Amino acid sequence: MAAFAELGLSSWLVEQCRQLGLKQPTPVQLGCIPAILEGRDCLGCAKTGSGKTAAFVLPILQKLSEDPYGIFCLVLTPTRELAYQIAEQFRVLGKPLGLKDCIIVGGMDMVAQALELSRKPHVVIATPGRLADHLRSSNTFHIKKIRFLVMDEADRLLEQGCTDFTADLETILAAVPAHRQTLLFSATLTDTLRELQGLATNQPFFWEAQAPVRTVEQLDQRYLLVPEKVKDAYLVHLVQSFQDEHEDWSIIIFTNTCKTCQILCMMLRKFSFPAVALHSMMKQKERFAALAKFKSSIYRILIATDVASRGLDIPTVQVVINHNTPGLPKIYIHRVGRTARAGRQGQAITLVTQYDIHLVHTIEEQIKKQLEELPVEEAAVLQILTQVNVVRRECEIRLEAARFDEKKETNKRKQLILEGKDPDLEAKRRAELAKIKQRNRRFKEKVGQALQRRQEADRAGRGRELPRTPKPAQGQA
Ligand SMILES: Nc1ncnc2c1ncn2[C@@H]1O[C@H](COP(=O)(O)OP(=O)(O)OP(=O)(O)O)[C@@H](O)[C@H]1O
Repeated sequence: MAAFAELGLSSWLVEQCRQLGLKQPTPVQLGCIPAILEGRDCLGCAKTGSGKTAAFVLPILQKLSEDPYGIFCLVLTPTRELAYQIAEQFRVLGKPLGLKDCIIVGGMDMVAQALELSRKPHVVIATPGRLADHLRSSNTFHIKKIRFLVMDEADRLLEQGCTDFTADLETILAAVPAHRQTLLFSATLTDTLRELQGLATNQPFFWEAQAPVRTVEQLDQRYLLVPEKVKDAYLVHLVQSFQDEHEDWSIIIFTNTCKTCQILCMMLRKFSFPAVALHSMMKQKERFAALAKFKSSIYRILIATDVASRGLDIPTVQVVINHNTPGLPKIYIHRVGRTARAGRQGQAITLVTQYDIHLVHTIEEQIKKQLEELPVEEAAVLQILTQVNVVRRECEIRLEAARFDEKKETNKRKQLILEGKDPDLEAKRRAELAKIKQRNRRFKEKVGQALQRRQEADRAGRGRELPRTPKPAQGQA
């Protein structure tokens, strides 16, 4: 396989790679670096943990070293934690250049950020919301001369999920020059390819990893069929077993809401597990502190919402547990991609209730691999069942007393006012929308179930199948 030097990178960058322990380029680096150095736009789609960050950082640093000025490059990313991680890669690889970077994310002091921006850093790494705020409110800096626009996790930036970046991206795209190089990367780029192609029009080079399966080979993917009511007992049992069997371990548990995330964290701590939470209801400083303590193994368990599902690179993570089955295959792909990175082994365990079986089938179809059932000692789960349920209820009561829901509501209202919207009108609109969504969901579920029944009939006799109804734990009604 080719070495970094053969990709057209200068010797000082090759030396930086060597010092970092990057001996040979990964396939996505091999594919994209020469095209970026040639001046082409690039769309890079490769599996999680395959080195996409260095695939854009290295050629940008090379170009920067040839013509250094600020602001040379703008990197957009969907989460604040990811912005810091990308900045670190720029800093480490760009050390000999005396690189000046600047991180512009929400939840941090805006005045200090404005000052940093006015000092013309070479590279700005930003989340779209906060950068757009600066562009709207400040005339002390501009991005109209940037050479590179990078969108990491580009499909997430463009999709209209629970955080919709559309308006902020419009502001940003109106402020960058038409003549620039645009680099778009993600492990699930193909889902929004058409929208992305509109952004990268300068002889775009599309690189996609060719592989029969969309998840990493070294990842052992399991599911555990559990009745909803006993899910937490299974979770505690899984964590306990892992702790008993390993000396050096760390686990990420993904949940679907901030509240569940907080409750599970409190509950696991009650059982004396070294757990810490990460979700968007936490203050930014608490978020950074939680992640730092998890990275340095002070805490072994990170319980997180999808704010941590994309991009985070924590090599020590051996297991990812999905406390809820992700509703979309791409969320599954990114979540489980927090382990088994850069050639390491890892395991992903998805807790599946009777209501989620169709979701697992959709995930399996998309990733082109069947999950295997994880054998569990059910008697051991039964032994802790009552205790876990009591502790969980205690945690729920404590959280209610801390007025968690109210705080969430207040935060939402503040955000809407900042966006110039009327919170009451928005609430009405959202309630209407929720009703429509619920109707649609029910309809989709029915169709999904009908499809599932047909597929099961088709597949009959073709190997293992997820049972249609869960095995109830012994002694459960
Ligand atoms: N050429 C290389 N050789 C060995 N390790 C590498 C190489 N390039 C990058 N890495 C390491 O691989 C890990 C994963 O890289 P990175 O975070 O860029 O993955 P990614 O493809 O962006 O993943 P995700 O899709 O989850 O964001 C990092 O720890 C990085 O240092």
